[in-house]
Amino acid sequence: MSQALQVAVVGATGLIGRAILDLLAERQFPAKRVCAVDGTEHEGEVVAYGNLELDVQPLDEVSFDNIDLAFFVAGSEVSRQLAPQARAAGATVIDFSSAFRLDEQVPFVVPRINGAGLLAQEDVSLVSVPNCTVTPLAVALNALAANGLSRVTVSTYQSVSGTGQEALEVLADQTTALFGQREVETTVYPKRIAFNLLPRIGEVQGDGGTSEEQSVIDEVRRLLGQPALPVEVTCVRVPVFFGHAWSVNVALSQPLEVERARKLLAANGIHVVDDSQREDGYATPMEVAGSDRIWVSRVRATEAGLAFWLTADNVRVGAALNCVEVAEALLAAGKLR
Ligand SMILES: NC(=O)C1=CN([C@@H]2O[C@H](COP(=O)(O)OP(=O)(O)OC[C@H]3O[C@@H](n4cnc5c(N)ncnc54)[C@H](OP(=O)(O)O)[C@@H]3O)[C@@H](O)[C@H]2O)C=CC1
Ligand SMILES: N[C@@H](CC(=O)OP(=O)(O)O)C(=O)O
Repeated sequence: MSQALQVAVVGATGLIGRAILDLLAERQFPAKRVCAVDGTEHEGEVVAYGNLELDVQPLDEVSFDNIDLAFFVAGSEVSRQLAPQARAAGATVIDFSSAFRLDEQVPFVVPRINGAGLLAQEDVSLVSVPNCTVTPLAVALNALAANGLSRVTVSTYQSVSGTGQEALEVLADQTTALFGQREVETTVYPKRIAFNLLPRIGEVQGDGGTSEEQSVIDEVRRLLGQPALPVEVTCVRVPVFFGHAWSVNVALSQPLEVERARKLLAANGIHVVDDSQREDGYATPMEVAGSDRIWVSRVRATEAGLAFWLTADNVRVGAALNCVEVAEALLAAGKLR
């Protein structure tokens, strides 16, 4: 196993970049050097890496020549422009953006769903990971897939951290403005998010769906290897800082008892809350923020299959943890130089 790697995090001052740095330090990823890279406007800033502070290096001055592993978490424009360059310089790239998710030439990975497939691939120099709205949902669906998924119907409740750092400030500012009876500015989102719900995430497409909804459809199908799976989804932005939630209905071709479903979910590393008789017997985004688990509550039988409530920390479980788990899987298989 190669040790003491040189690692770069591109987009290091963002929410996901910071969470990746936290996880690398917490999980003692064997890095001999970690470069925090971001846009020029972040020059002079520092970011935490365990007990250390890293100076942010400007993107346009960074060479990937000595980098073994680069996490790209600065959006698809940066990934499209620089991931090929990093790869050509010899770095393995783990990309958290929409740039390569539907590219059949690029492995698209959640280790606990299709990690074995990743390790069987010859070229793992670029690995794409799913949208944070997809990973926890797909892990839960995969746990039930042996019973034949025939339709998935989902409504999402997505926290503002899914939009990035700036949206956290917008929700905080709007909330304090409302309490202070001051005028509320609407930036980042087209309507007020504080004490409101916005039933549109991403750009609207020709069929009336949004780019975020299409990502869920396309990426769930690709991860589960079911390209024709009917997936219906409505994505809603909610005034919560951290933690996404999903209301999920699955139609199954073979019946599955609730108790067995709970066991299958738990066997896939999901924390199943099983206190349906208690008034507070369910998990909420507030409780799961900061947790590295996916939480399922309210599992119940429906005419067609099952319904349940899912929630997870979008920044850690939905995004950063999956990136780091891909790196750990590559490292353990000797696929990082
Ligand atoms: N947070 C989440 O749960 C999810 C995030 N994503 C996506 O992942 C990416 C990172 O998310 P997140 O960390 O939350 O976002 P943030 O907005 O918190 O951070 C993004 C970072 O990338 C930098 N950046 C963006 N565009 C450029 C550019 N063209 N050149 C140089 N630097 C750039 C930003 O710099 P600056 O501050 O100067 O803009 C910022 O430092 C985003 O594309 C986001 O859409 C996807 C799914 C979920
Ligand atoms: N899923 C993110 C949106 C996003 O940034 O998606 P993508 O990685 O496809 O750009 C959210 O919660 O808002």
